Amino acid sequence: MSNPPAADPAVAVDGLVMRYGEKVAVDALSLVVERQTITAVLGPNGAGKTTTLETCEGYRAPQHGSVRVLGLDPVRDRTDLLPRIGVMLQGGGAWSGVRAMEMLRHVARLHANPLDTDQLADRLGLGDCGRTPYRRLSGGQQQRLGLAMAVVGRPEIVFVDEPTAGMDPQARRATWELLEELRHDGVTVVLTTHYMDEAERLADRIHIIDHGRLIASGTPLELTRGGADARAATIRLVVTRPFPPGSPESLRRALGVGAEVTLLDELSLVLSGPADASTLAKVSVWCEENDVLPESLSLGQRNLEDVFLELTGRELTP
Ligand SMILES: Nc1ncnc2c1ncn2[C@@H]1O[C@H](COP(=O)(O)OP(=O)(O)OP(=O)(O)O)[C@@H](O)[C@H]1O
Repeated sequence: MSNPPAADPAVAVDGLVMRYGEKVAVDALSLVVERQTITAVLGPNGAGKTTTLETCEGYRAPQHGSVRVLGLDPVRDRTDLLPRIGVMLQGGGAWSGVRAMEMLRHVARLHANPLDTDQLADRLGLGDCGRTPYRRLSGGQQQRLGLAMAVVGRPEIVFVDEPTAGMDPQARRATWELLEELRHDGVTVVLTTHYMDEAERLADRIHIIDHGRLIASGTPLELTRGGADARAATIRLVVTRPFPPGSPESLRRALGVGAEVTLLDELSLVLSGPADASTLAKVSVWCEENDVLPESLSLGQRNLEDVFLELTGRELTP
């Protein structure tokens, strides 16, 4: 007896190219989002995250390549797909004069089997502002209402663009908990963010994009543990006077095989590779030989910011 065919992935983007005039916003991007995961698309401002999401949501047709969501074409099969997806837009998506709870109840009525709107509003701390017109809500409240509108119809997949931008820490935590609960209930969550802590805390899988291209994919652990070297960590060196010319190269030579040195600015650099006492000792000796006075020399667990820096030579959050 043959096995049943595997279900289509939640999202399959294949060779997607999107341009605005001359500007290439998405550059031959391919990625897959497995069902019932939280998947983060991480990248700096302008990386092409929103454009990619809008294409998955059917707001834009692919100019080249293809996009499938739950096995369907988001533009051609829009009518079939719409009841099965939830979308939280960066701009909110509510009318400016409508009261918060009216808006949420209106969206709930569009769905066959919506969540309880009062419970959902309470979960997201919207209970106190239910009668407030949308335009008078704070940025964080608008975000939370947008999230409630995206999930109230019990979608199979929810796209959330920068879900916690502008939220206070308590609202951020409530949002994270709601997204984790959705995944627990079998919903696929695709979120964009440029907060690494959000991606590291929430995501089962992370796709890092830069200039419209996929530059790395993996679980948070796969990305941060540095491939095969489980000891990989990051050493930061901050100095009191600008580094002498050629410092990154000379330090790399001093440290030997496997070390990466990236100059952040004239007073700081990061090293990645084996992080142990011997490396720290070599850095100290190099400082002495090159008349460099350290202000701080620290060793920390490699995080997604370090991964991005190594891949691009730039900081994710400048
Ligand atoms: N409507 C538009 N017209 C022209 N250029 C656009 C338009 N929308 C986006 N762009 C450009 O396309 C590139 C990708 O933008 P996009 O919004 O997809 O990136 P992003 O990763 O979501 O950024 P952010 O984190 O700032 O939201 C950027 O250079 C942006 O300036």
